[in-house]
Amino acid sequence: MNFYKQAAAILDRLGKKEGSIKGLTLGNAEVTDKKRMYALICETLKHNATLSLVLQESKLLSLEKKLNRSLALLLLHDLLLQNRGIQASDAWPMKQAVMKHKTRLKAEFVKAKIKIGATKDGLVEGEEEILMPRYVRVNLLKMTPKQVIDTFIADNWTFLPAAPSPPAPPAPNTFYRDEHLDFMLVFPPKSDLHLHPLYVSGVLILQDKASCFPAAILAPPKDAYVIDGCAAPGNKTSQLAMSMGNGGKIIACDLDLRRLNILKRLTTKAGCTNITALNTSFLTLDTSEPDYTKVTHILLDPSCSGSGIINRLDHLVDAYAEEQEQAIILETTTTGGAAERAAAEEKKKERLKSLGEFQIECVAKAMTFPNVRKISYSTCSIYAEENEHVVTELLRRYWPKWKLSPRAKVLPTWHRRGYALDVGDVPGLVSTDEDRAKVADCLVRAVPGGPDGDLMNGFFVACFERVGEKDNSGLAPLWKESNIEGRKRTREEMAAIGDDDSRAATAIKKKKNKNKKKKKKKTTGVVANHQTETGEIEAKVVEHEEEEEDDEVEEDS
Ligand SMILES: C[S@@+](CC[C@H](N)C(=O)[O-])C[C@H]1O[C@@H](n2cnc3c(N)ncnc32)[C@H](O)[C@@H]1O
Repeated sequence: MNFYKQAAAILDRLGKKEGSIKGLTLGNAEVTDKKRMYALICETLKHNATLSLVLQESKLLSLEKKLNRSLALLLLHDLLLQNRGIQASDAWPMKQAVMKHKTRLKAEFVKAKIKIGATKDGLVEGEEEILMPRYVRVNLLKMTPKQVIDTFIADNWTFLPAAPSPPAPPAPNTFYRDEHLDFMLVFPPKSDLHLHPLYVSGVLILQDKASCFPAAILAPPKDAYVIDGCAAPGNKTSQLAMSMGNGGKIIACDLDLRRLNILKRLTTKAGCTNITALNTSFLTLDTSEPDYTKVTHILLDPSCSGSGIINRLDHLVDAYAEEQEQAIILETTTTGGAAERAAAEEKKKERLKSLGEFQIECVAKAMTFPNVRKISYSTCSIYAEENEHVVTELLRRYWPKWKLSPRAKVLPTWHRRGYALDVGDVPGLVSTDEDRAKVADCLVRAVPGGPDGDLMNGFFVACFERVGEKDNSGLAPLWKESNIEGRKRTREEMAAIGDDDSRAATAIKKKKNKNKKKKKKKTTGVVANHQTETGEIEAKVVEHEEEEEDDEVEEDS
């Protein structure tokens, strides 16, 4: 396909929020010149305000019916902002359609810049980018935060004694320690640390704050047996290794070999030594395999819409999407735009539905590992369909065997909790607004960007716990863990919905005794087991391969 036509199709998809800029350009197998495509899309979006005004004032779209809005903006970008002009054959009718009006378009460009106060390059001041702090995770496998702080102070940076309130990015050349994650340092927006010796040596990991929440919440103990089910490119995996002090064992599973290779490179650089990478679908793991019966903790960060991810240009994509929508509305009477809009809406709904089903399947699969006790589920999506809906459906299916970890164990000091949405009852557990508020309090959300957001990517985390020894009835509602009244009520409610609670309680008791026996065996066998099981799993491991640098993917995770 012609490069510009392909770019226009990508802009259209961005306008319909069908993906991120990086995903649709750098991560798009159909795009051959990915870097050029990425640059053209980013630059066109950056100049969208000015170019749209040129389009409007010149009436180009009415004069040249064969041009659509996205294609026209891209061609205008190259005509008006690139010395080399439109890179296509002069015989291409779309180029001819624009070039016919070249003089008029150039004059409108000059006027548009003056009218909207754009810079000489056609950029609208202050709209270039959202200023987000640069979050840095100190890799505790290599250094302590104090050592890193001292290094930066010695380098003439000023260390602020506390995070500002309300939260704000630090001023130039200053930094502070994050108030929720003690291994995290917060630097000014645009701090480029890629060449810093501590980054190069794997001490500093450039990881968004919200992306550190799942592993911090799962908090596996040092000797845990962990699966990171959808692991690549691996920042959460390396954080798990860090919190386990390289003890225990982590199986990092991902379907995508290219991304898994990045995981191997990143985790090696980070000094992780307890990770085995597995190029397979988490959904197909055989939970009866002896290795997997040892799994105690699972981190699940499955594919999602990515709607919470912000990068410097996301607000421009939002603005573009809004404009696109307006343009479609304006065309409604003549071109059937309403139908197009409805179809786009329907497509988005379907996409969220199938993502939600996949996400539920992942967590449901995790719950089938016989000895797993804790599962963290996360997305970088802002949509309830991938978050609260998924959690509610899982509770509907698996409560009371599984419950949500209470707020006390899920970043208790983090202010932004889940949404108390009415997405249906969970018989015996959730039926009133009060119940919904309590469920929401167990969940963690981050709202993307600022100033009303949390100055990080949009994110969601829920933590499920197998109902265990403390409340061995298995029936206590999550927020009434030690409340006898609550347990009684729930038993009755469970009877009402037809679940044989005495059978459930007996089964759990039996399991508890079995687990106790197993535990005794394990304490003596851990080291030996590790050696033999490594052989078995490593037979499946994909060989380490040379892979290209991919900082984009690394930083996104
Ligand atoms: C949101 S990304 C994970 C990011 C990762 N947790 C990190 O922090 O670096 C989702 C990943 O799930 C992988 N994936 C999708 N379906 C999968 C499956 N059935 N089994 C394993 N991995 C899968 C994708 O290839 C992708 O790498």
